[in-house]
Amino acid sequence: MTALDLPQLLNLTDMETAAQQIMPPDALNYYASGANDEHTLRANRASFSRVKLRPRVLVDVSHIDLSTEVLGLPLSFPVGIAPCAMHGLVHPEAEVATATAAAAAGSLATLSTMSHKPIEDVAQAAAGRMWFQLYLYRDREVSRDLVQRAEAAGARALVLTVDTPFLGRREVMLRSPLHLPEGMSLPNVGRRQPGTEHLDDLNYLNTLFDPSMNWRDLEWLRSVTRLPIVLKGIHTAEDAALTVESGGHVWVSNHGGRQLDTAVTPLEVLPEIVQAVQGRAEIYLDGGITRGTDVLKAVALGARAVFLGRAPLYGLALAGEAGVRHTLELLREELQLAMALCGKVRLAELGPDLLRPST
Ligand SMILES: Cc1cc2nc3c(=O)[nH]c(=O)nc-3n(C[C@H](O)[C@H](O)[C@H](O)COP(=O)(O)O)c2cc1C
Ligand SMILES: CC(C)CC(=O)C(=O)O
Repeated sequence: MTALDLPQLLNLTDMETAAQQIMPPDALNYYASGANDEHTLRANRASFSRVKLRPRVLVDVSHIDLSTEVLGLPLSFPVGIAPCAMHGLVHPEAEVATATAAAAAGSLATLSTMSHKPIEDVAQAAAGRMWFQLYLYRDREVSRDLVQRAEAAGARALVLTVDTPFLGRREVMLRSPLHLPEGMSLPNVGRRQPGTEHLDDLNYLNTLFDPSMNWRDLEWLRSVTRLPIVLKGIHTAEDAALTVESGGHVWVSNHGGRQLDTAVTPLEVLPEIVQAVQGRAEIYLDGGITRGTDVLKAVALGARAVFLGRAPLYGLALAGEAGVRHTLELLREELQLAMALCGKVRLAELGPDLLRPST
């Protein structure tokens, strides 16, 4: 598909369907899958449609302002790109294309530790609009080096993923293991340790993560960086409170349904998390966002911004940077219209009174 064909794709589901028709089977299995029975994967999306909107009328909506800030960085609308591993499975420009698109849209790209492109190349493309996601390795020296490279390259925050002491059980991947094509190594992983040749690539990565990671490791992280720290994978008020006490920001996520199946969905726990945080930290959310109204609902419940996981990957698969741009622009247009139809002109006007919870 070329950039010229993109306007035929009217929404993120059209993009997902079109991308899935052209993606290599390995990439499709890896990107689309969730853990176990994929209940949480489906529930993430369903949680948005269960919440109904209460629009107000007779408001002058001829000018709508979608702008916001995350950790002091201005965004043209409250949507960023979540960290996803291995963009190179679907496009040779990989994370560089994604970051270029995010920067052009006035958005923000979070670079995964498991990227195909080096941190410095992506940071340059992101032009200051990049956060770096960290998987804490057993080998702290490697982690320290990654953190310091990200900081030196201009990352604006560190996103520590806290829901992955071990990879979730993605049965699609067990049936059809991922073997990265020759020459498609992950620059932040380094050379394979001897004795691990029998493991497929995901299971090998699993051996690098430190399952002993706990709240005390945040002190270590703080000692090696001056960047703000965001904890990604918070599901409860209890952990949100601990995050704030440790000086971090809160990213509500169940990893796109890829970790603990039947875990709560981000949208349903957002109110308890907002109450626990009490304005002391920023709150973000990801999981299942495909519509402008989804963004609106998350912001109305207290998220400062939301992040997209799979959707930009499908855009990338279809048309590289232009495809990711199209994903972001579709969502921006939908959000703009949804604001107008709700009688809201600024994000600050969105609040829980806009919503009617499911009965
Ligand atoms: C293919 C794929 C790779 C992912 N890789 C990472 C990763 O490297 N680090 C991380 O913290 N989260 C990772 N995630 C989780 C996303 O950051 C995000 O939480 C999730 O995809 C959001 O849900 P959505 O796909 O429904 O938007 C990955 C998700 C997918 C689909
Ligand atoms: C390589 C993996 C650890 C990346 C990930 O977080 C995922 O596949 O969900």
